[in-house]
Amino acid sequence: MTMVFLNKEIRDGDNPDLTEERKTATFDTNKMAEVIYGSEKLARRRREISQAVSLIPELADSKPLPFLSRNEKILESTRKVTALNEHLPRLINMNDEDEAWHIHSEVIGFEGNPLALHHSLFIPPLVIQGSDEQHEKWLGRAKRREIIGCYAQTELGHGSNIRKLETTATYSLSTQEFILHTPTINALKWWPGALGKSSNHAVVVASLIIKEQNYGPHLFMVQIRDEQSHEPLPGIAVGDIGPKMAFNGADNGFLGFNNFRIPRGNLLNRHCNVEVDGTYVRPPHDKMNYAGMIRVRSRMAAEQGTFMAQALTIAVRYSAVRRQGFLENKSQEVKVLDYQTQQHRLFPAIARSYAFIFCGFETIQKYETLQNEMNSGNVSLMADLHALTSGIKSVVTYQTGEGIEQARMACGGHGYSMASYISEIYGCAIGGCTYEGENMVMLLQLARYLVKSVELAMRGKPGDLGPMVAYLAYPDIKVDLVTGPEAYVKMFQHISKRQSIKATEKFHRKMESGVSRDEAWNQCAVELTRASRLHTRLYIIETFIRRVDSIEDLSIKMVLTDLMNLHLNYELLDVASYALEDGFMSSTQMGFIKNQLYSSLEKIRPNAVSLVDSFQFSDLQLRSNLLNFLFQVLGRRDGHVYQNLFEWAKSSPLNQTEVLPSVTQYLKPMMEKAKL
Ligand SMILES: CCCCCCCCCCCCCCCC(=O)SCCNC(=O)CCNC(=O)[C@H](O)C(C)(C)COP(=O)(O)OP(=O)(O)OC[C@H]1O[C@@H](n2cnc3c(N)ncnc32)[C@H](O)[C@@H]1OP(=O)(O)O
Ligand SMILES: Cc1cc2nc3c(=O)[nH]c(=O)nc-3n(C[C@H](O)[C@H](O)[C@H](O)COP(=O)(O)OP(=O)(O)OC[C@H]3O[C@@H](n4cnc5c(N)ncnc54)[C@H](O)[C@@H]3O)c2cc1C
Repeated sequence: MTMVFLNKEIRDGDNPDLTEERKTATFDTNKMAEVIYGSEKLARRRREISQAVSLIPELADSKPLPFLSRNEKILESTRKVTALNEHLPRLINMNDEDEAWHIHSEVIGFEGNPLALHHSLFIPPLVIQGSDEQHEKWLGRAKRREIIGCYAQTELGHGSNIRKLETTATYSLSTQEFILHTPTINALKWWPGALGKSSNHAVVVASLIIKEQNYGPHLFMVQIRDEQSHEPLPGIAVGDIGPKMAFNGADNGFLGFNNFRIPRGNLLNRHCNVEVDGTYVRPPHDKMNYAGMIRVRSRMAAEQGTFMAQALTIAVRYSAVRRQGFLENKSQEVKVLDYQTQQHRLFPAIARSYAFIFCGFETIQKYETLQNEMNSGNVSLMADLHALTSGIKSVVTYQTGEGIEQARMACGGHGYSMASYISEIYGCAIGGCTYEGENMVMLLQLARYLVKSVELAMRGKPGDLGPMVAYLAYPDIKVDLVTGPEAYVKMFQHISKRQSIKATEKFHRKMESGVSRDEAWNQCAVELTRASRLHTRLYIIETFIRRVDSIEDLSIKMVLTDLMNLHLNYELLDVASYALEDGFMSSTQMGFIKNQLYSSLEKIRPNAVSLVDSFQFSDLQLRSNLLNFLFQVLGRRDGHVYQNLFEWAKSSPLNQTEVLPSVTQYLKPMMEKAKL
């Protein structure tokens, strides 16, 4: 029997420890899901989609994924994604990217699949950078999946420094074609997802050369394989780059060109062009060709927030059923979730998951505004959003990695087993520290913006500062943290402003002492990245406060206020040394922050399970149980962990036979030999 109590679905037969948690929570998890996902409709659609998927057996994993070889993983992920495509129009709104993302994560999990990049990195640059005529030619075919594509930018020798990409696209005046060429091994494209074995088209980023002049990186539509035979076209070398830390259900690849010709019309030319006579038509912004990267980065906060949320769902549920050790009552061991250290490990990470998701929705909206403006020729918002998303991408991916690793450790030994699924989530999430711009490199991009802003403020032009950095010109007025969130924001503003100013002044001093600009920049780089992190963390805090302020439902607002207070105190404590250093924060205030933090942990404790239940990840999504087949088992909604861990172990291929060849071939002879 299922009893619904504040939408927490307390089912007969669930582990009573989890049932107890669900009963004591103070809020409705469906209402919380509406806040997390943006509306009642969006949250409900997710539940409907999860329910529909669970009823389609062919969308289930046919075997536990960790027991599969790489080839089997790719076969399985391809089977599932093609089966899913058949069902998609019935299951989701095909124009809704969030629904598509959600259903893919249900069916595919974190292992990746050969079509993942087609939708997220092949079609979007075609939309952003392609002209109407080019949309006519390729977009429909791509959307119908008549062709499969990827985004090939990074090379063996260069990823971060796009200006130095070595693949060339030389315009031939005589044939009106571009000749794509890979002049060295280093210039091989390397890493693009789905390139190795699956794609037959690629958006290739190559340096445009016209009459021996290099115009920098540009995007070209390139067919790389025959549409019938799927063999590489003559002049193309392409293959898989081998197993990776994660994403092993996908075929990241390499690609080389030997004077491979494509028509002039294959330069994606919505914003720039090469005329028949070789005249180059400039885009409205120097970095227009990088716009696609801003798009992907703008989506990363929400994505990473949900990655961390999945690991935390597993760890918090498990911590509520895992009993070990004693507190007051010596007749029953306690749930490990009752230990303050366990709470300190998990609850701040829950708060960050919420914060990243809220912040993510704001950045996605900002990107959509930018996209609309760009379509009408206005590129003035690009610099701000590039700076903002560079910082957010870096801070969020790093902290997500930290949070997932804490979730793993919080599960003790079982966290280390692939039965927890946490290692797969971790491998996928921390890829984000590298892809879409290595974190340090991106923090330094934001630092350029901060330094310029400080310089404006120093020159007495605070009016010229954008709203995101206006605080750099605010006066320093001491704050009383007891007064609430605004005081925390002011404290954080002071810290962030001071670090930006200190780093800028150091940079100026270095140059004044005769060090060149680039060298001075490098000598200040650590300080500069610190300024970027602080600025970004401040921004995330502000978005959290804005979101909580906007909530009307009182029970939801109360629990989210607890979570927000935990976040404010945890973040401020983490950076307190910056404010203690100049006496802006007193040691009494430091003690206050710590006490607030500990009391927030206590307040959140009764709601912890429901806070993670509210993300409403299905057991399938967490690879925790599926139909009658047993997969990773630690995050199960019903909390029946131990018997399923035993079933999981029994299903290991190693246990399908009692005596392994490793024993008969090597161990047995060794032992026999030792007896002689
Ligand atoms: C739930 C289960 C699902 C699981 C399922 C898994 C899901 C998870 C999928 C994974 C999928 C992975 C997909 C990865 C896909 C790739 O990784 S694709 C490759 C991405 N590559 C990168 O990001 C490369 C990073 N590098 C860069 O972006 C550029 O080289 C840099 C760092 C921005 C520097 O560029 P540059 O041309 O050298 O420019 P630079 O001289 O530094 O700056 C000049 C000016 O341009 C400005 N500028 C630079 N860039 C921009 C820009 N974009 N816009 C505006 N201005 C800009 C600068 O701010 C600067 O301005 P000023 O300060 O002068 O005013
Ligand atoms: C899972 C995954 C999927 C990917 N998918 C794609 C894809 O679909 N398409 C694609 O084109 N690419 C893809 N990539 C490649 C990815 O975008 C690049 O690896 C990334 O941009 C980093 O570049 P890099 O490898 O050249 O790192 P490097 O720049 O070589 O980084 C190495 C070290 O050097 C440091 N460093 C480099 N430059 C500077 C600097 N200026 N200042 C300070 N420090 C610096 C970095 O901080 C880092 O510590 C993918 C990568 C991964 C891991």
